[in-house]
Amino acid sequence: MLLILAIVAIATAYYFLNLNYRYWKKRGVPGPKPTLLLGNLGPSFFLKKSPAEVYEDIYNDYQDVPIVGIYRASTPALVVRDPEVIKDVTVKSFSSFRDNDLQIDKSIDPLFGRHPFVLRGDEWKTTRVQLTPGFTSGKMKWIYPLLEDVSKQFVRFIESKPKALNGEGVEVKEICMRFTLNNVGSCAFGLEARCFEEENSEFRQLADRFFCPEAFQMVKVFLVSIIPVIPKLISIKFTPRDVEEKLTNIISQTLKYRETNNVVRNDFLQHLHQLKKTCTDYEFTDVDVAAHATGFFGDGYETSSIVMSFVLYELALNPTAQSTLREEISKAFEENDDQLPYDALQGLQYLDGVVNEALRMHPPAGSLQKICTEPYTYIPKDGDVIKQPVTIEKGTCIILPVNGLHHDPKYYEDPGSFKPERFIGVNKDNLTKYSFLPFGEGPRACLGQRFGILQIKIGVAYVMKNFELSLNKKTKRPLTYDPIYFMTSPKGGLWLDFKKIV
Ligand code: HEM
Repeated sequence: MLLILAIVAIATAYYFLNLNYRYWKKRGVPGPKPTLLLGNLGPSFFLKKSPAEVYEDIYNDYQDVPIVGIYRASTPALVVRDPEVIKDVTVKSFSSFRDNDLQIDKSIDPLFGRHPFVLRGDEWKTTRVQLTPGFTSGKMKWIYPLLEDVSKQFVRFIESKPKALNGEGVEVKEICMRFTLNNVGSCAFGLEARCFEEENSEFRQLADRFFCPEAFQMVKVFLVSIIPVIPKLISIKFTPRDVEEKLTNIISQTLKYRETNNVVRNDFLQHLHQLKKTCTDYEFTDVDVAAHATGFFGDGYETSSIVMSFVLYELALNPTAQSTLREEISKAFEENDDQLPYDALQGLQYLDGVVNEALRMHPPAGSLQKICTEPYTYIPKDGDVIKQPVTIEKGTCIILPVNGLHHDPKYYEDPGSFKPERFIGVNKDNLTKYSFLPFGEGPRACLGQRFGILQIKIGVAYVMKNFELSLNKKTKRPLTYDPIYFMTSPKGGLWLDFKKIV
């Protein structure tokens, strides 16, 4: 009798656990078969692949299917493959998909909880409007000489590293991170971050505790991405308490110094300070200033150093592209008395192609997760594999499979080859819109894109002018990626050799 009861209990539990897995079938949306409890993210649960890699596999397995129904653990989510539908999600029907999936409670994490990426609804809108003037092209021109200065120091730093020049190799993400941290220190805070001079400067230590693939908070973000019910059960604190205290201290000391010494700089911190005085929407407190300055700190160095390291890696692998780029850059320096003014840098088309192509091949965010904020109905086109309208319910997670789109031969011929020409002139005009999403799209796209691109371009320009790059054998190829970190992080790093051009 007991045995029968146990069998009935197991069968009933199995039935109810599987019930949710009929969600997409009932709506006529194709998708891969889920595994009990894990859904379609089994490879991520077993740390074999990052969720972005799993979404890329699903993208590849469902050619010509515009939307694919999947499950993250037992929660339904939708992978949007068709660029036309992506346009709807990010722009045309933005009000239906206004928020990002990641949610952080401000009362638990006062700094990251105020980051525009995690803010929702009107709070997001107000903050976005407040921060946008900190990233105008006028501001970029103002900070440009600071970036030039750090780039010259970067060249001297590489020259002073014997391992870079003697064949032992250096890990480029590490040195690019020192470069971007110094830029952030200088451009946002008016401080010398001293990441070239000191092995373990304060900024460097903060970075190690903050956005680091091994850091504990990354494991939490990973768990939330594969088991979406977690935030309903426990609150997530992203910023470690010591980082929170140190950054808040740096910021308040800098502002105090500026006030006592009447220092006015046209930088991001000044913009935040001004907001504190002028904001009428709500009381813009010191915590708001610290939160957005911390946001600039984190956003400013990590993604840009990832992209810059991949740019240098691809140039090392592609000597022809490297010489074409060096020629373009050297010419610009020659025409400007051995300097590279802002307008000259902006005019470098091949450099623009190189950066975009590296962003295409190795986007730091291999997928983007949105949340449906108002019901939206997908209407199938003629000949669609989906035969009936599908209403996406409020609360459903929408996945934009950035890696899948960027590597799809339908949009990028020979996608595994590094071809900067794709992003130059008429070729660029002919690219399929909404198939290139390194910064997202629409009103919620990256706010710091201008700053990110600018610091990458000037850094790469100075490296190209001064060094020839080649791959060091310590780079493990083919590249494989850290499955836990939510950004693209190659295992073992990217190791290059530098040869000084005399
Ligand atoms: C090359 C470097 C960078 C890349 C590839 C990048 C990429 C992204 C992506 C993919 C998003 C999400 C977009 C979406 O949700 O649709 C994002 C959001 C954001 N990024 Fe960046 N980013 C970079 C540099 C920066 C920098 C330098 C800053 C600021 C200093 C910054 C600030 C932000 C902010 C504030 C958001 C949230 C925007 C919002 O939700 O309204 N990013 N970025």
